[in-house]
Amino acid sequence: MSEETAALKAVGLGLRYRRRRGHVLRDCSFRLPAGRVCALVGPNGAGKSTLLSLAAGLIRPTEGTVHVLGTGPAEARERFAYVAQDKPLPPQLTVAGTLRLGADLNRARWDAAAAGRIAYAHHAPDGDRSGSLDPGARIRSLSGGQRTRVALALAFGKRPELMLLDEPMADLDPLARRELLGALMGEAAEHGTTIVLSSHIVTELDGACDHLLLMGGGRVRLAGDPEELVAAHTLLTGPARDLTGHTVVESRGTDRQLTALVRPGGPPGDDWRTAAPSLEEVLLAHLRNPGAPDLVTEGTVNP
Ligand SMILES: Nc1ncnc2c1ncn2[C@@H]1O[C@H](COP(=O)(O)OP(=O)(O)OP(=O)(O)O)[C@@H](O)[C@H]1O
Repeated sequence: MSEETAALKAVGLGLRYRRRRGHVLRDCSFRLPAGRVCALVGPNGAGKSTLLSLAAGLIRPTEGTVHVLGTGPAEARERFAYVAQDKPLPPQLTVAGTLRLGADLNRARWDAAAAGRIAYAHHAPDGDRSGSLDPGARIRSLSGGQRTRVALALAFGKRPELMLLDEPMADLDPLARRELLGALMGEAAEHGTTIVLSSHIVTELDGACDHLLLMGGGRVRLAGDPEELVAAHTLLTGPARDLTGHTVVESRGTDRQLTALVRPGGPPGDDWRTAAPSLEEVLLAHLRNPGAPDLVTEGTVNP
């Protein structure tokens, strides 16, 4: 698949559950180019898991479409791996047995070495083997983090073109999180795998991801390259109150002093001190201000 092809594309994607008032997702349009590591962030209930379930073909949209690797989720099934938040695994199988099952189900493309690296290579401090996986251990006896490791090993072993990972880091310790991020980035760089991972730990993703989707209230609020998204914003501080001409994401202050995060519509003028915001500042300002205009880059809905 060429770099230009979208690994994941949504056009006017919407979902509402029959017994629920209002949309869980509405009018989501974005395009994720192949080979990117994409952080899917947003507050609880924003719609991150729903978006990943739609992409994995577990639920069908009520409006719009989602394209996976240039086709529908069902047609692309063999080519992507999806790791759900609750990581369902057969409780009675051993770790080694689970990986054997993964190999049997994916004979054509199973990468035992990649699966083994994720499952068994744990770089804990000397002498501490508590996070290491015993190949003979039953799944039901594993801790949450160890289970995550097995689920991710299955995903890596499948050697997919696209990985959809729903909060893969939530129950991993900080060392294991760092290891996983390293492995994901290595995977993307070496094999051109596209990775979408949802997470609440925004600061840890900064630098690890080259694409970002911020969801809020069932909408895609920000989408694109994180550096470009940050560069589109400026922090203004000054006594002036007139922000005409700028797209204001957030403004706070007193009668005398105002601080605003804006998308500048031109040079800010001498009254303002300007500063570059951090990625976290941009994300938090959008989350605090649901009415702020969305910004979606990367050729929104083109193939
Ligand atoms: N089966 C369902 N029936 C009705 N509503 C649902 C169902 N599944 C999810 N929702 C609702 O959809 C909204 C989005 O949920 P979703 O799990 O996608 O959010 P999320 O961003 O992944 O949240 P979190 O960060 O807490 O995991 C929530 O308001 C949730 O209550």
